[in-house]
Order: sequence, then C-alpha cells, then structure tokens
Amino acid sequence: MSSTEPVVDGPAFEAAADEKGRVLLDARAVTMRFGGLTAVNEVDLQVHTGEIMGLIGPNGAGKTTFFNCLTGLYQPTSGQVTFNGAILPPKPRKVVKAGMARTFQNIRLFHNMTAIENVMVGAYSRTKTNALDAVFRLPRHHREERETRARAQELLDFVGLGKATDRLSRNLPYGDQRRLEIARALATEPKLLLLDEPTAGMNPQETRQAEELIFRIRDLGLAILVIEHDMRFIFNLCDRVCCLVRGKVLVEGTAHEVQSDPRVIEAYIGNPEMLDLGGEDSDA
Ligand SMILES: Nc1ncnc2c1ncn2[C@@H]1O[C@H](COP(=O)(O)OP(=O)(O)OP(=O)(O)O)[C@@H](O)[C@H]1O
Repeated sequence: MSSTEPVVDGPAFEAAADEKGRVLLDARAVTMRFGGLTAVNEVDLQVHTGEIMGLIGPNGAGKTTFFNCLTGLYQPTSGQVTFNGAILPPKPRKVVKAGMARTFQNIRLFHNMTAIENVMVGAYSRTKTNALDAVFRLPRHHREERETRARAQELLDFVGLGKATDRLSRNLPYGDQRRLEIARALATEPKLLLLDEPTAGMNPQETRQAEELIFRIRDLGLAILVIEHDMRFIFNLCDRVCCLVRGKVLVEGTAHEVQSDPRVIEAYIGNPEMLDLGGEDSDA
C-alpha cells in the first residue's frame, strides 16, 4: 500500500455472512498429466471459510498447475473439485461466478486501461446488463455502470490505490500493479481468493504491506489460498500449509507443524535459501 494513503474500512462481502470453518473448497484426487509427465498427482486439499491456506513446494512441484486445475484453466486428467457444495465445471468464467477469483504469477492487467477500468472489468462478471442494455444505453445499463464504478473505487481505496483511479495501470509501480490485480479479483465478489506468488519481485516493505492486505481481506470474511516461495511470509500468514513435492502432497498441517517437519526441510535441500525463515541477523 502506498505509504501516503490511509487504511480505509473494508468493503462488504457476501462471504462475511458465511459460517466460519466449513469446507469451502474440496479438491479430491486431482491429477494433471502432460504427456508422460504427471505434474499434479492425486492431490487432496481442502480450504475452509475464513482461513488462509498456503501452498508451498520447490520449483516445478506442481503448484501453479494445481491452481490452473482449480480455476478451470486446465481440465484435470482425473479428480474432482467441489466449491461451496457444488462440483466446479472446468470453465474459468463459471469458476469466477461460483465465487473463486485468482491472481497470476505474472501480472495480467490491461495495461492501456486505467486502474479503475481494470477493476470494473472484474466487476462486470457480476452485472446483469446484457448487450441490448449496453447498445441502447437503457436505464439499467446506466445504473449498473454507476454502481460498478462506485464499488471499483471502494475496492481501490481498500487496497490503498484510492488516488490512482485514473492512472494507466502500466504507469503504476510494480507493487501497486500487484495490489490492482487483487482489487480486480475482489471485484468479482469472491468467497475464495487464490494468489499465485503475490510478493514475487517485491521489496521487504512491499512484502509486509502485502501481508497486511491479505490479513485485512481475510478479516472481510474471505478465504485465501496462496502460493509463495517466501517462507517467512507463508509461515507468518497462514493458518495451514500444504507442501507439494513432485506433484504430490508431502505434508499438510498448521504452519508450525509444516515449518518444523524434517521432510519439508529435506524437500528444499538444493534450495536451502528458500527455507530462510529470517533469523536474528536477517534484513527484514
Ligand atoms: N502446459 C504445460 N505443458 C507441459 N508441462 C507443463 C505445463 N505446465 C507445467 N508443466 C510442467 O509441470 C510441472 C509443474 O509445473 P508448475 O509450474 O505447476 O510448478 P510450480 O510448483 O508452480 O513451479 P514454480 O514454483 O517454479 O512456479 C513442471 O515440470 C512443468 O515443467
């Protein structure tokens, strides 16, 4: 969040009314093969309402492929994903409508659009305006346009970009672009937000701000599933953590359990710097 902007009260989300701790996302035996390579192998994972769940694992473990299976970008070779009690079809638009939104490892904003326009694109997945309303500019179109813009501004305020409304997204600093992606995902009114390496490329201060923002999103009633290589960030943030190795679940448990599990430490041998949990002489 840009340091000059005050933290504002959170916008209201339907998810806030959900009973806490019930199973929201239930992935069963999800498998994804690319030819002879099994990138995701019989993965079971549950995310409950109101929790922050982390997904970790060395490079190539299958984390992003698993996200793609959950969000309909890939149709799993086998297995099933249930969300909010219903089986999810492997279609990204339907997944968004069901209440699951995501951000990507590589920022995917509309670079020639302003910040608010980017967020409004997210909100259109929820509006009722059809092509006729828009072409003939019927009253419903105008009313929804006004409401959508107001909601988008509310979300920009919430993520700390309230003053960036009319700036082209390509001109925003890197950390702000990541926050804008989150605002756009929030505009789809999700119950579960999936974040793929939200702090990649951030400096320590931006990382702390991202952590604080994710806590605030959870406090609005949303559940969060986050992939991240920054272990200090993950173990500080998450209620539970799942560690994938070569497409399989190696360990799942509370952040404390996973952090101290020797199998996790061993999985990172060869990349010990990735397990840097920040000792006393660490820089952040
Ligand atoms: N579209 C694809 N076609 C073929 N192989 C793929 C495809 N996508 C991913 N893979 C392979 O699947 C495996 C898992 O990749 P994935 O990107 O899911 O891992 P990851 O855990 O997200 O890694 P990283 O932390 O480096 O992002 C890798 O061996 C990768 O090369």
